Amino acid sequence: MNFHTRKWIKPEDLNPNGTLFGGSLLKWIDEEAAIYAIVQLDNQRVVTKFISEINFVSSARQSDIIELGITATDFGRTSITLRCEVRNKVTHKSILTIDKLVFVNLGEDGLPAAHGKTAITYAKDRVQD
Ligand SMILES: CC(=O)SCCNC(=O)CCNC(=O)[C@H](O)C(C)(C)COP(=O)(O)OP(=O)(O)OC[C@H]1O[C@@H](n2cnc3c(N)ncnc32)[C@H](O)[C@@H]1OP(=O)(O)O
Repeated sequence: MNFHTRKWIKPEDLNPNGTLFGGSLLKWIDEEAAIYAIVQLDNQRVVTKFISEINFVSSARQSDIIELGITATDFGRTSITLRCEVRNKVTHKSILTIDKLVFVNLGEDGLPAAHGKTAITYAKDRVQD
């Protein structure tokens, strides 16, 4: 799993108890996962279809640096299934896990469309000279 995005926890990200607000974290994850799906499916028209159980494993606090990891676990006909883990960048302590985030590839008509992808591609394979 690659941990691309790092976040520095700031006062506006906290809940009234002084720990990272779950809603802020879920917003970051949805965007990170959508970008991952867009890149893997090579299509800007993808939507979040389904998110499985969210396990808030431990809290993060102000000034912590966290990192968001996403990987593809399954390529369907029109969908892609991702797994997510968020951890503390320094200690690697797990903060959150989501086993399944399903994104659907849409055509120009806004309906599910076959994406034709079957495996993860990497930046070095995608970047053209
Ligand atoms: C990044 C964002 O924030 S996007 C904003 C939030 N998301 C949205 O607004 C999406 C709203 N939902 C929709 O528009 C519709 O549900 C659509 C277009 C995504 C899908 O419509 P559906 O009628 O469910 O399509 P369909 O039945 O053909 O399923 C499409 C794919 O999703 C999969 N799927 C459908 N329901 C589920 C589910 N509950 N769990 C997991 N996968 C599912 C199907 O298996 C299929 O995948 P496959 O082709 O790889 O086998």
